[in-house]
Amino acid sequence: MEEKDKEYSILQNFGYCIKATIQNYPKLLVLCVSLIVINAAIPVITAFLPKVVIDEIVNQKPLEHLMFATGLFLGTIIIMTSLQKYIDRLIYWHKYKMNTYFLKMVTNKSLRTDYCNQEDEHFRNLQSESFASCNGNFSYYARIYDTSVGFMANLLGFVTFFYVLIRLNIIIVFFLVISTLASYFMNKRIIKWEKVNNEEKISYTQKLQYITKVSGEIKAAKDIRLYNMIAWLNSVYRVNMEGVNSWYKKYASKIFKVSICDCSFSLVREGVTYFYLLYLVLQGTLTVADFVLYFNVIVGFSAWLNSLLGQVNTINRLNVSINRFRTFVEYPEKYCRNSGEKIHDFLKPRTIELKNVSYQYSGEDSKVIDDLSLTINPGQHLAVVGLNGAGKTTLVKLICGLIDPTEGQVLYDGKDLKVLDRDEVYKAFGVVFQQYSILPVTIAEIVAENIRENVNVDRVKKCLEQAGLMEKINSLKYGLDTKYDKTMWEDGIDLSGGEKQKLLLARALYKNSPIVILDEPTAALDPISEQNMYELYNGVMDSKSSIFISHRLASTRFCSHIILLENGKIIECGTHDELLSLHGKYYELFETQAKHYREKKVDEYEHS
Ligand SMILES: Nc1ncnc2c1ncn2[C@@H]1O[C@H](COP(=O)(O)OP(=O)(O)OP(=O)(O)O)[C@@H](O)[C@H]1O
Repeated sequence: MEEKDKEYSILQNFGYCIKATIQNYPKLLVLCVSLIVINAAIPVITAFLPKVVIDEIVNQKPLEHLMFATGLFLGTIIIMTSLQKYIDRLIYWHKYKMNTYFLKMVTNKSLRTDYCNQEDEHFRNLQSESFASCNGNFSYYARIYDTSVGFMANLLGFVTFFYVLIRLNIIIVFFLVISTLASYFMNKRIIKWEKVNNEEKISYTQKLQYITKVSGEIKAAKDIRLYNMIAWLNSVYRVNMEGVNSWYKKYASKIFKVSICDCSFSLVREGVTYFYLLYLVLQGTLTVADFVLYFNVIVGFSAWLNSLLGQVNTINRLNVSINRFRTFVEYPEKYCRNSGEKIHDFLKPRTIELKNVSYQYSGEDSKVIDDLSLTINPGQHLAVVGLNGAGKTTLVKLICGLIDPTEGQVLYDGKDLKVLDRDEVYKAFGVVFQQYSILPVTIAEIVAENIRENVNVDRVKKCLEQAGLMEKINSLKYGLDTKYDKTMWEDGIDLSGGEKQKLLLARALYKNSPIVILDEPTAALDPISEQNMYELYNGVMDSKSSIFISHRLASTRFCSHIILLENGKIIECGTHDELLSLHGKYYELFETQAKHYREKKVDEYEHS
């Protein structure tokens, strides 16, 4: 079931960020508080400076007095502004450190979460949003500090100016608040328009980004050239560029209209207050110095209020983002990790039993595995065959405990996988999947899945030998220390599909687990390598349990037991000969492949 988004309040999330900052970089918090005081103080001092100067002149104070007062004010402003810039700079890179802290949280969650979460689309969306929310100095998490500093400084400034103005006239304060609110809501219409039309902009920019990315990708380079995709890509680029341009044209026109209204509001606001202040001066109730002070305060008051309202909006948006982030990092884990029962002597093959297991992917309508029961005895070599989409890979994921059945049980020596320590269970399996990932590190590190210092070189060599890749590695200048992936390393290498499969086989052998699972291991292998693989089965793998998935039915012959899957059910099982003698589906599939070879042979013979 989809995990609902957390709904922590703004204060709770604010507390969460403060706590994380105190725990990691308390200096950042001190810097933020200092900046709040400075940011609030500078405009207040600036507003009061002209009043002091005018008062000194009007009251004909000695020149030294005037110079001292002005110097003091200006000096304070200069020191504060310099301090402001300096603290700004310090905050900039401390913020980056906090980003790294949050980024580490996201990475750790992504790496350690139960595999089933990674198959959950909601989780994956939260994951990519969370990565984005703390990546870079303009990310949501970086903006929390800027926004909080801005908000608190604005609040301080607002309260100070409010206190000054209330002594002048409450109606003027009311008028200012109303006119600023009107201006604010006018601006909010742009934000609303942007929000409503954002999907349209994103749909253009996503396509543009995709085309930019694909144009430089080595994976796509062959298809682009062989299928003459340049004209097509160009036309898609042009259409979306036109779309995004027209979007920004509409946006600019909205902004222009709102700016005109905004200016009119400002003119009215400042005009009315200006005339009111002038009236008070003419009446003799306001000195010229106070006139200047109040005028500055009135302009500043609207600016504080406007910024405050804008920051409330930003804080609301940040709160949504932090809630999404916290939903991600607090996403429930279902498997027993560290807490489950330990497996003693995990090098020993065990009995694996699937009892009435069904599996349905979340969001899908039908079961991929349907009420399936199966026992794999220690040392048994099982072959799983079936058409595309029959559920073979899903079955493997269930057996290794990467996913849990939606119904039924997977038992490991009679114990439900759910009660066992999942990380211990994983130690029992050496798996080569059809879809794999190879890290851009050295060959030795890939095989040993460990850093270079911890690699057992002799064992790596032996496994590469068994997988049939040692000759190739020996031919490389740096041998086992050759780095994989040309795109990452200038002196790195790329491997062919079959070589990659051999490398992954070597990795599975190095792990020395009691159960080896190979999903389509011969698909990219040449006939000699394929033969080598079967010999491997008769040798190294003989004492291990194994599951072998293949579409080449002849290759399953060396397995002691074969199951044929269809729509997530076992429809036939037995040895190769038993299944052939049944004259059922297996026989039909085998004959279809065998016929092709027989015809090819006759054909070749006739043409020789
Ligand atoms: N993560 C997923 N979410 C939703 N459906 C999935 C997911 N993975 C696989 N499926 C669906 O489950 C079905 C079985 O997939 P599976 O990969 O187990 O088949 P397979 O027998 O290994 O196929 P192939 O021979 O093509 O490798 C397919 O119809 C596939 O579309």
